[in-house]
Amino acid sequence: MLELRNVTKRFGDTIAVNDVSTNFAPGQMVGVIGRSGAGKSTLLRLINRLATADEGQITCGDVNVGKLNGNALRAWRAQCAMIFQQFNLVNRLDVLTNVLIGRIGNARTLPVIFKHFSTTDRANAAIALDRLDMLSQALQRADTLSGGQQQRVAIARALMQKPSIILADEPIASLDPRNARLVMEALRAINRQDKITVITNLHTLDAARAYCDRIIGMAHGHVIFDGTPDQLTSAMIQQIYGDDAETAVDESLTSTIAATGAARQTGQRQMEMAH
Ligand SMILES: Nc1ncnc2c1ncn2[C@@H]1O[C@H](COP(=O)(O)OP(=O)(O)OP(=O)(O)O)[C@@H](O)[C@H]1O
Repeated sequence: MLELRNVTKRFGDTIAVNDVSTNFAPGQMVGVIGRSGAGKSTLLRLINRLATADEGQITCGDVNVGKLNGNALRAWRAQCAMIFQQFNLVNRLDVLTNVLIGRIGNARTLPVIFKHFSTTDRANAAIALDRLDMLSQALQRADTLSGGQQQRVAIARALMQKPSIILADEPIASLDPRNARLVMEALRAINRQDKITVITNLHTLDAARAYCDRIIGMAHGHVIFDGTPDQLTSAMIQQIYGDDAETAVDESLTSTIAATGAARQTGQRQMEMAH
């Protein structure tokens, strides 16, 4: 169980994360929502120790995350793999090598330079790519792929770390509706099949509602909502997003919802024309 107790992170006078206490049971799929600057990215970065809390504790079983360094810190970062909005692939390398990088982490760069990977690693990378429906692109350079394909490669790379937690920081923010849906479905499938905990920041409410079992709403560094999608009322959405509430609800990033909306609009237009 991943536990945060009274966690606070400041940047100068800004309190990015303010006295947050919560926990994540293994295997949950959690969406973190909130307006820009609410503290969502910082929360994820604290868990992964890309940032260190000023106050409070983050623990996972016996691991005291704030106290880790050296190999133990690298092992923790491998255990909670991070996925970013901008994919962070190495453009000039092929897809397979990008995925293999996940296997060795950042600790040893030499095998990457010389592309020394074991047959088992290569087989596992191919299996990971196949799960993400990206095997046929294995030998393509990363920068020849679409954004959605790159994100699926990034997920395959994360899987090579054999993580127990995946932290996804706005994984679909740069994607069109179809690719956003493919990426969210991939994360959901991994969560279900491998029982990997997924904690993902999402800037649209519909994606959080459609794919997550639990939603955490942040505002000004605080967690102000923590519940199921059904428990998220309009009043609470207003509190979480403030003036941005309408945009957050309106933006349909998942194609299912976008398609339903489009179908509804087309149907409405046809009815209007018929009358
Ligand atoms: N490295 C940093 N240095 C200074 N201030 C920072 C840093 N990282 C975050 N902040 C500040 O902390 C606050 C929370 O930022 P954070 O990126 O966590 O919010 P967010 O909810 O993820 O926003 P967005 O959706 O725009 O990414 C913001 O006021 C931000 O400017």
